[in-house]
Amino acid sequence: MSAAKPIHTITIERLNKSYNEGGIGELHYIIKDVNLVIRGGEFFILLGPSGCGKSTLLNMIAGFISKTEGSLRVGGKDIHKPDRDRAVVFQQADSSLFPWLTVRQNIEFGLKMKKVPPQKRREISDYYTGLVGLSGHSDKFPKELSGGMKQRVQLARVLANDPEILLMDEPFGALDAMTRRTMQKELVRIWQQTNKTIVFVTHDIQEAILLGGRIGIMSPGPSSHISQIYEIPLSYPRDVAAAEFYEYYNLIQSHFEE
Ligand SMILES: Nc1ncnc2c1ncn2[C@@H]1O[C@H](COP(=O)(O)OP(=O)(O)OP(=O)(O)O)[C@@H](O)[C@H]1O
Repeated sequence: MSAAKPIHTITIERLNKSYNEGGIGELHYIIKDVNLVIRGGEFFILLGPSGCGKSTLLNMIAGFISKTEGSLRVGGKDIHKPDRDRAVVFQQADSSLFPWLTVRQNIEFGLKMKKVPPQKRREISDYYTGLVGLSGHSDKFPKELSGGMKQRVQLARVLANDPEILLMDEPFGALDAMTRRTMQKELVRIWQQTNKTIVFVTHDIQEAILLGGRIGIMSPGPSSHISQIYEIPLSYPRDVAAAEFYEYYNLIQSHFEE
């Protein structure tokens, strides 16, 4: 449904974010000297320990947080505010869904705002409801859904607006292990079908290797930067029990032990 859209590169050069705590004294750099190119259509993982600045970087790409120095561009255009083409999927679906609207109404919300005619809205929401595996649940309210189903609604709602880039901040972090595994598989399938660029934040090495085409490792903060990028050429769906998977796991794990 969105294959005809352009796919732009995200280019980050010498990017810094600092907070001047208390207004005096030394600047406190959260991230410093981040250089990164994320290709259009790729599944890119930002992996790093808790508190290193992954969400800060993702929110800067989203345009929610301003940069201090450096450059941050999508397809050559500077990012300085949020845009429809960069959608964010959060860990807590609850805080992003409207509880008084049904699944269908939630998914169609952005389309209604854009004044898409009702019949076209229905067509689009039916398509994405099916894509995320929620057919038959369109008339339910969020409170009638499990955590995994709510996360699927959030994903369908974001996809219905047809953004070019999906920015995902530990989207499966609050789910139980089994649901999480299912959602990881589904996300890979959806990514393969929609051709979106995905930037996915996690601190889970296994999740990173299951999903990512490339994994950017963020160094522990403060002054965090991308210390290494690993290419993961394994075909999808990936098997955590496979010897090659284990090799990548050990390689990345050892990186954190250094
Ligand atoms: N407005 C702010 N002012 C000062 N420091 C901040 C501000 N926002 C975030 N920080 C600090 O920036 C650092 C990075 O936070 P961030 O949430 O980006 O890390 P993270 O890697 O996403 O962590 P987690 O994996 O735990 O979610 C933290 O030390 C945090 O305290």
